[in-house]
Amino acid sequence: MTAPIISFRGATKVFPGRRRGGAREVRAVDGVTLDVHAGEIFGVIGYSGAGKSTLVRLINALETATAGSVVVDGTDLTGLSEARLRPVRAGIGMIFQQFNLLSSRTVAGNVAYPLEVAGWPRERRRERVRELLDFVGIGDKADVYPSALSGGQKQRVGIARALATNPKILLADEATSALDPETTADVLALLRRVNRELGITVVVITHEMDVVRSICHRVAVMEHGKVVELGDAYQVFSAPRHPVTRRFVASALKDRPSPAVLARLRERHPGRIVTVRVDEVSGSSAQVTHVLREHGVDGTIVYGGITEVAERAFGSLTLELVGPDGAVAGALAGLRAVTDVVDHGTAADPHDDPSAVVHRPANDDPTTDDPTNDERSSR
Ligand SMILES: Nc1ncnc2c1ncn2[C@@H]1O[C@H](COP(=O)(O)OP(=O)(O)OP(=O)(O)O)[C@@H](O)[C@H]1O
Repeated sequence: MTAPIISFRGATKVFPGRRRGGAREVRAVDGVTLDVHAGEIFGVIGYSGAGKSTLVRLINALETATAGSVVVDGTDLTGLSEARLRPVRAGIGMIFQQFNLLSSRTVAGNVAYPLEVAGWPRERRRERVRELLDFVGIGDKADVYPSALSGGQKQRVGIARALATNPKILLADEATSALDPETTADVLALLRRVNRELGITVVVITHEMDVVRSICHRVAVMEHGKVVELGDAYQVFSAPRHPVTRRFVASALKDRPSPAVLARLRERHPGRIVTVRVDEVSGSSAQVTHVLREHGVDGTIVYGGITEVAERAFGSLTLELVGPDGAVAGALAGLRAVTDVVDHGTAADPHDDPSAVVHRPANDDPTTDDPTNDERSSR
């Protein structure tokens, strides 16, 4: 991986209490040390109030650290004057949940705004705006006012405006949180193009693990101002360590049957029910099929979900295994040799599923589980 373009070292932001002589100070960011590498899409995830926005606002010096340091593209922001911060900010674009467009300007006028501020001559501005609108896919909307645009189109304008002055870094603060799932997917695909085709480092703040799943290379999980987990997105999904991370992962991967779903599966499927992990390294569905065939066991998929994490296959399949006892035991051993297996037993001899407890969000009531979730009655 390349050199860091953003480095936090013990970065801390303490806000004084809001009420005079009253409320206690808030440690919004508390001793964060991490690097964002040039050219990556880096996710910052956490629940409301975890400190994500403040951390990201330290990058473009909308906030200044009260302790520790923040270095952006080789410049230590600590103690810099407004005049010295200006060129650093110019190298950073930002997009927002509520788009923050100027309603009195057309789409082209919004995108041209940072170019006017930066003193670009009219002809070059016009050319650049056209190029940007084409890049984000709304070349035909140049003369339209923001009020006539859909949410997805508004965010495209936001992205075009943020890219206008060729920043090296794009900060996306909950950029898809106000959008429906389909539009979210389109905007995320555009952010991926921004990263790949323009080589821009993207820092994405989100409270949705699905956003991390679909575009982030690495992710930091925040709680109470601290980074509680940090790593490669794929690794974090496949082996989450911190309870907060586990809750986020469970919210994005609904691939394992909950106890309530399992009880219903057992009513319909008397055979041995097992959940096998499927990923790129272990337990591809071809491997699973091969093991079952080798042992003369029938395997019917009764539940599951395989999705992509950081563009790599990941998930699990729950199968009903049917065959003579010895053959099923052999198949189970064969599956264990190639991947992680949870043996749920049979309807007559059910086993507890420890992973169902581990992966379940703490406040999720198993009795309210949605039975339609990807559940397949395949018989
Ligand atoms: N200007 C401020 N003055 C005082 N406290 C603040 C200020 N900005 C943020 N905070 C507090 O700092 C903490 C972290 O806020 P921050 O907005 O960074 O969290 P977040 O993870 O981005 O949450 P959200 O998703 O709700 O924006 C919160 O307790 C918040 O109330």
